[in-house]
Amino acid sequence: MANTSEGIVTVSTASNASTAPGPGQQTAAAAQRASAVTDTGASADTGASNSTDTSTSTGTATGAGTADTLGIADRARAVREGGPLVQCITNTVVQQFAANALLAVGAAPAMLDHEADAADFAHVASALNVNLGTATSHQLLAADQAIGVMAEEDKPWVLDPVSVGASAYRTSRIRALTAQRPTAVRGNASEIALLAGAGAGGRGVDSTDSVDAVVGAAARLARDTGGIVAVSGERDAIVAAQGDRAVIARVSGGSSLMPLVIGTGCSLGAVLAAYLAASRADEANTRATGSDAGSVAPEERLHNDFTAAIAAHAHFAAAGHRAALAAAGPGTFAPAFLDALFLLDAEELGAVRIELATATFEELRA
Ligand SMILES: Nc1ncnc2c1ncn2[C@@H]1O[C@H](COP(=O)(O)OP(=O)(O)OP(=O)(O)O)[C@@H](O)[C@H]1O
Ligand SMILES: Cc1ncsc1CCO
Repeated sequence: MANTSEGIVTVSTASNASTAPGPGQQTAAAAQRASAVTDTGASADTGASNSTDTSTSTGTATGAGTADTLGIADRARAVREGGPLVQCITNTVVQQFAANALLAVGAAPAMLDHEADAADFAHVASALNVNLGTATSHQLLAADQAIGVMAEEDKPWVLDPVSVGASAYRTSRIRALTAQRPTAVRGNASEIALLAGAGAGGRGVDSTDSVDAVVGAAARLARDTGGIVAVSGERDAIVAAQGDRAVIARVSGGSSLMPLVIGTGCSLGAVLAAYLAASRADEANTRATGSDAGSVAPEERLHNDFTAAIAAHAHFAAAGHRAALAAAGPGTFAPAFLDALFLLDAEELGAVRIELATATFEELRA
């Protein structure tokens, strides 16, 4: 695999987002939640600049990837102001933690996962998160129906391929869902590698691979699905494919306590769905107020989804860092992490280290 750390441009995520408009559905509760992302107006730091071409035809990282370009704090604020309703068909281990994580970032959870009402509810939800970690027959049917609605209504959905490879049945079901082109696939390194046909899988729900080792596999998976692929670990990788190139964002931060608390990854999938929903609301808002009333171009959509995915991962990285300062171990980390998701300010989001790079598929195979 090519060394994608070469030629990377480092940016801070700080934003001068002071008056970002909400997606037009603000409630009093949403306004209250919105106050949790305060406005520090931290300035952009373009960091270690170099000559790498970080501009892509998606517009990602144009102009050396300044914080203003990424607008991470704006996106956190948009989630709080819009309060997107996220339908989660997820495993029984993490349902409560994921619901609380959604509430902490300002979104609204609904863990409706029975085929009797999953499709009806999908019409109301802004986004869907599918995680078959402890899948029941009901969940499998519910997932098929809810995904169908998301596709019909052009709403985002996230697939978390928990422990893909652990059994033949699980693997074939997750592969079938992957073929339905999720807006984003989010998993740990072993899950993403196996799904891309490049690895043996992890140990149960845990990864045995490093993120660095699977960036090429993630890029190939992104090319296959046409969406975003996000790999979590010590330094997350968020990948999108565009023509013969992949654009790769690396997000650092978090805490080594995060993999010791079950559900940090699963709740990241739910929060990613919320960020994607807020991005779609922003697209709709822009189109409603602008002159361009047509549908969103695929390149623009990919760029928006990519940036939304970076923002969700930055939110987790900053919250993990903050929570670790207050935690004695995994037990105290879990509630501290929920508090941190809620309390983060724009300055803390701005301190998250994000690196952007592009590479050809040829380079990634080398
Ligand atoms: N060593 C680490 N240092 C910092 N952050 C980490 C580390 N390992 C994981 N994380 C963070 O923890 C979160 C979850 O990532 P992880 O790879 O553990 O997910 P996962 O295996 O799918 O989790 P789970 O199955 O428990 O839900 C991500 O935000 C990731 O950045
Ligand atoms: C521990 C566990 N077992 C099945 S799903 C799950 C949570 C994965 O995060």
